[in-house]
Amino acid sequence: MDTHGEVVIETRGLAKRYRGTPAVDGLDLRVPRGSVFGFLGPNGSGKTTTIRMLMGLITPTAGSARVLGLPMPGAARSVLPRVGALIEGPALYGFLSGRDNLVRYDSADPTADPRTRQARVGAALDRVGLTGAAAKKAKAYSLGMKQRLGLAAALLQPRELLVLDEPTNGLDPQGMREIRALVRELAADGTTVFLSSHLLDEIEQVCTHAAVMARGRLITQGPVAELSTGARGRLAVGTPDPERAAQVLAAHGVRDLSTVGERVSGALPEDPPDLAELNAALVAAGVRVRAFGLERASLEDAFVALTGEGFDVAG
Ligand SMILES: Nc1ncnc2c1ncn2[C@@H]1O[C@H](COP(=O)(O)OP(=O)(O)OP(=O)(O)O)[C@@H](O)[C@H]1O
Repeated sequence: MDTHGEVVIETRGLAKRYRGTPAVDGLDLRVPRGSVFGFLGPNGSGKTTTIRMLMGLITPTAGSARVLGLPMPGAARSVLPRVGALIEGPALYGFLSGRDNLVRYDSADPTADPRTRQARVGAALDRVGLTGAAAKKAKAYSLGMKQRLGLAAALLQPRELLVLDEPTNGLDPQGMREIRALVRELAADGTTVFLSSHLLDEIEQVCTHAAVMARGRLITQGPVAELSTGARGRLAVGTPDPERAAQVLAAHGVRDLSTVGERVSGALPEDPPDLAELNAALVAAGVRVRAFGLERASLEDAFVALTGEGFDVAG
């Protein structure tokens, strides 16, 4: 479907082993241009290792990676200036103001014209909503403000691709919302954003596409909407007669039933019964139905269906 030019990241059989133990194993990743691409996986599933290979920070044990059409790490010198990256928290000088931190970053870029530096720094601060706090020392910034300042540094130059490693990690809900809103805005401006996360709901909220990793391997990738439709939704019935309801549902092929208080839910079979008839059957059996409906399958359901494991977000 995608022609080569529309793919901004492409890996083939990409692998990294540490002392023989695979951290990333045979990864074939395709990130379409213009997507907000979520790289999802529990902690330790190989996300950071992959990002480090994509950015040319470490060499793969096997396989290859192309970023913006060019091989990495070979073409790092021409690729990296076109990519804004925020990996493992930004390196900031606490004793400098937010603005002066950006001036330092900009001065370190040999292609950046010093005459237009203040304008670039001002625009970047504005982009991330830090103009009002620009004169404050970075050490006085909240974690969310530090992340935004790191993003501003990545945005000093126009970028085709932004690579963000766990950009909301450690942030409070407000900080998370700010970063997510910023990611959406950047994407709306046409920048492809590749972001890693161990938070399923974050990927569902901000990403158009996702790849799911587990134990160093790619489980699936594609548009977020398609990934979750792969897993069937669950039927949920609210009733003061949960036992009776469970019996009727089981008799109609509903599997994996669970009852919590006055709520019975279960998975519909391959060949689902007509829902109106199922509802009527419940009522006919004397079940008082308060609520009846299908719950949309989430990416979490898809993950569980694909890996047979729960999505462990601990740690
Ligand atoms: N430099 C290293 N030396 C040895 N093992 C490593 C090294 N870097 C990563 N690993 C191992 O590789 C595996 C994948 O780690 P990686 O950091 O890529 O996962 P991750 O999905 O990014 O998780 P996290 O969100 O915790 O960083 C882990 O088992 C980790 O312990």
